Amino acid sequence: MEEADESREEISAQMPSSCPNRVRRKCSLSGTAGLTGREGQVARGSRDDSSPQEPWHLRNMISKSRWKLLATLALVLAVMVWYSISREDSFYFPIPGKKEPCLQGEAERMASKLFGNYSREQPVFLQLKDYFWVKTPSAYELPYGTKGSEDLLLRVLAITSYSVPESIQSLKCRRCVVVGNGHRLRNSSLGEAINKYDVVIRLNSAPVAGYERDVGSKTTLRLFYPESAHFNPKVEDNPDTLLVMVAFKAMDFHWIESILSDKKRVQKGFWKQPPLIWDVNPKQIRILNPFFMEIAADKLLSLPIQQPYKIKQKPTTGLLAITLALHLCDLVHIAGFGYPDAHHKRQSIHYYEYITLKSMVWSGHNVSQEALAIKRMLEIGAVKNLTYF
Ligand SMILES: CC(=O)N[C@H]1[C@H]([C@H](O)[C@H](O)CO)O[C@](OP(=O)(O)OC[C@H]2O[C@@H](n3ccc(N)nc3=O)[C@H](O)[C@@H]2O)(C(=O)O)C[C@@H]1O
Ligand SMILES: CO[C@@H]1[C@H](O)[C@@H](O)[C@H](O[C@H]2[C@H](O)[C@@H](NC(C)=O)[C@H](OCc3ccccc3)O[C@@H]2CO)O[C@@H]1CO
Repeated sequence: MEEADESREEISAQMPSSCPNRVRRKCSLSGTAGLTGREGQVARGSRDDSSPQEPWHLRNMISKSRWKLLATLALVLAVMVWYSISREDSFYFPIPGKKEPCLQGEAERMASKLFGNYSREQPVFLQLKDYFWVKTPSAYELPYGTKGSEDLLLRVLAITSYSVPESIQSLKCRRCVVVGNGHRLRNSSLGEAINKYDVVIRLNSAPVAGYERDVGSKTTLRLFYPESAHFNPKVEDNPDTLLVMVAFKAMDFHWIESILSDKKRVQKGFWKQPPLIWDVNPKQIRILNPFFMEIAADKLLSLPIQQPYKIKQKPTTGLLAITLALHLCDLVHIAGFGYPDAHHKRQSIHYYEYITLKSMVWSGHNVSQEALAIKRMLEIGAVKNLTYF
């Protein structure tokens, strides 16, 4: 009885003073009808905050508009999801906890659309067995072929000559993600989603330690050249990460040979000092088939293979990695690709350090041309993008 009295008293205390005593009950119910417990309390306001400055109908309106705002936000989010799924060139939401559906041979079909008539028979990595008995020697010099560097290469392949490991080979459908080094990975929270792919391809000396939330921690393959090799690979890579060397010049073979067989290091001939001591297991090392560089340059960027200029145009390591992924995988997603436009020249290009586009002036990369190539891949659905482009 006491309780009933108390609650009546509470309701009556919430009622607007404009309600005549007789109709107070009706007046109160019409205001917060259907709301119970905490909801009702929030809508009606607690006894203490029913101040004359904030009448109950005003609070009611605020509460209603809050719901309207939430509903609008939910609608906007739904439209964004629908839009990103329907447009291939926009970014793509990975569903947390769920593996991407994978269609066997899908990337291959897409690759033939992009590259036209190209050979799927090419091995991913150079191996002594393919090289020693090679019938037609390479037509091009490095980085598009091995012409003129055969002796050096054979010495390297005598030390390290391994194929795609069984753990990748045996996958029925290979879901791959190529992680570019772009700034748009910062605060992306994509780490968990990235770790879920079967094959995670990273580039150069891009760190994971300290950036796990945004870029993940799994690295299946890391593409690098001597000048971009991380000085401490054990910190950034997993024990089974494959370190895939992309050779641009004969000196690159020289460097890996001297490291792996602990010969005298040669310091000249590099545009930046590569590591002199490099703590890796030779079984982790692979040499990328220069065929992929040729395909990326010719089919994606229409670059001439022979270039008489001092600064030679070449694909970025990221574009090369996407080309490789289309060959190796069944599903290819990308993240962290895209450079700042001309209006944002001071924006950092990397997720892990502050450097700008200015640092790339001597690089021989045409980032606008590459953006068009990536857009084309997104448009035809050959790759999907986890970050925006
Ligand atoms: C000064 C310089 O030479 N910078 C080059 C650096 C540098 O040698 C290494 O980082 C050293 O560890 O390497 C490059 O590339 P970099 O190591 O910067 O980045 C790897 C790949 O990510 C993609 N990327 C990067 C930044 C960005 N804002 N958008 C992107 O799309 C690109 O596809 C890029 O290839 C390289 O190897 O291609 C290209 C850069 O030109
Ligand atoms: C995938 O390319 C790698 C990187 O992204 C490029 O930036 C880098 O470019 C260097 C270029 O290879 C060097 N050229 C030679 C012949 O070594 C160049 O060297 C200085 C230079 C400058 C102007 C004219 C001639 C030579 O330095 C570039 C970096 O600033 O190549 C990487 C692969 O090695």
